[in-house]
Amino acid sequence: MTDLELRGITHRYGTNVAVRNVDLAVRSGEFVTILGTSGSGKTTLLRMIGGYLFPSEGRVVVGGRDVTRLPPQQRNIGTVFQNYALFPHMSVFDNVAYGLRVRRMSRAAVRERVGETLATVGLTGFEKRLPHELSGGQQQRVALARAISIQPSILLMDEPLGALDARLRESIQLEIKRVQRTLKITTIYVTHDQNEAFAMSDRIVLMSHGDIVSVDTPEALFMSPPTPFAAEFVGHCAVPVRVVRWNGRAGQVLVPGHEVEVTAVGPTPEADKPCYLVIAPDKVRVTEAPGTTGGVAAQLRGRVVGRRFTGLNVVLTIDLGDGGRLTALDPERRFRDDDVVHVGWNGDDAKVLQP
Ligand SMILES: Nc1ncnc2c1ncn2[C@@H]1O[C@H](COP(=O)(O)OP(=O)(O)OP(=O)(O)O)[C@@H](O)[C@H]1O
Repeated sequence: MTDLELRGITHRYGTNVAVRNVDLAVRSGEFVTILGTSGSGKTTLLRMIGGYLFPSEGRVVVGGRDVTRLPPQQRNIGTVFQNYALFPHMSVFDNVAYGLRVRRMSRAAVRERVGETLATVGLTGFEKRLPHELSGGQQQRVALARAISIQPSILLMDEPLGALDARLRESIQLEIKRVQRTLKITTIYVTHDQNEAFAMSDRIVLMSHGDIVSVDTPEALFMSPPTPFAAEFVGHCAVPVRVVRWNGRAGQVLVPGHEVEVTAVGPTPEADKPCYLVIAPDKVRVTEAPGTTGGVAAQLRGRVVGRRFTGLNVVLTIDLGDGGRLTALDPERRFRDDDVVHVGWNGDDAKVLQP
């Protein structure tokens, strides 16, 4: 069942179009993340869903009801903001009870609901504390409790973990997912962090300059990014190339600065648009000398200009000259900065994409 539908939503701040003609349907119980760089329109889109901002054009439909012109309190939507927006002078209990009291719930029912909600987020026993007596992670959980206490039909979260350190972010990501799954609550989550989006979402809406670039599962977005922008955003390399020959779904391209033609797949490129060779870092084979390893010919010469140890792996940045850069993995930790290397890949793994 569709819980939330955006139909042709546009928002302009003066002449600046922040969100352009967005269509989106979100199923009941789904966790959808709006992902994009700073200024791509994520917050503007979320605020229109919540009723904090009205669209210049288009409709917002929640559970079959047109709520486009309704204020937030009439939409049955719970929102968690980045800065938590807790009432500083109110106890944890009162913060969570606030929305219930506004809805004129009886004292006994408020007590029961606040108790249940604090138990859900693991904060039983913290009722009397003030926000400044809590850690950042605990404050975030109070904000979550406050948003879900009203049993909203949709939960909106705008970069809720932005203020937390990396380790805490990961544990609270799991916590939010657990609560969301338990309550089966339709959730729209905003982040600029691709790892966070991958870890939490059923589907990811990727935005750029007010447009939706892609709506897909995390796996599909990572495996088949639709544009060079999407590819780079999820950590692939996008090297500018010139198409030499193309036959239907595959062809030969020339990487600037290299005389060798390499094979790539993809839809037939349009003549008047630039072409990029897109490849995932784990598909790039790196060797010391030209030759063939594992059936893959290492053809292009490059230099290691960056080496990042991530704990589980080593990520290399390899300069191919003339503006071409590849990212590759070096799980055996064989290479160092400034090493001259040769790179190759399986023809099917390299795609030609256009903006
Ligand atoms: N109140 C405003 N008045 C005018 N322009 C605005 C206003 N709020 C946002 N914008 C502009 O609208 C565009 C989208 O902004 P928005 O805050 O939605 O992006 P975002 O993707 O959420 O960015 P961030 O990740 O930095 O929060 C940007 O170009 C921004 O400068």
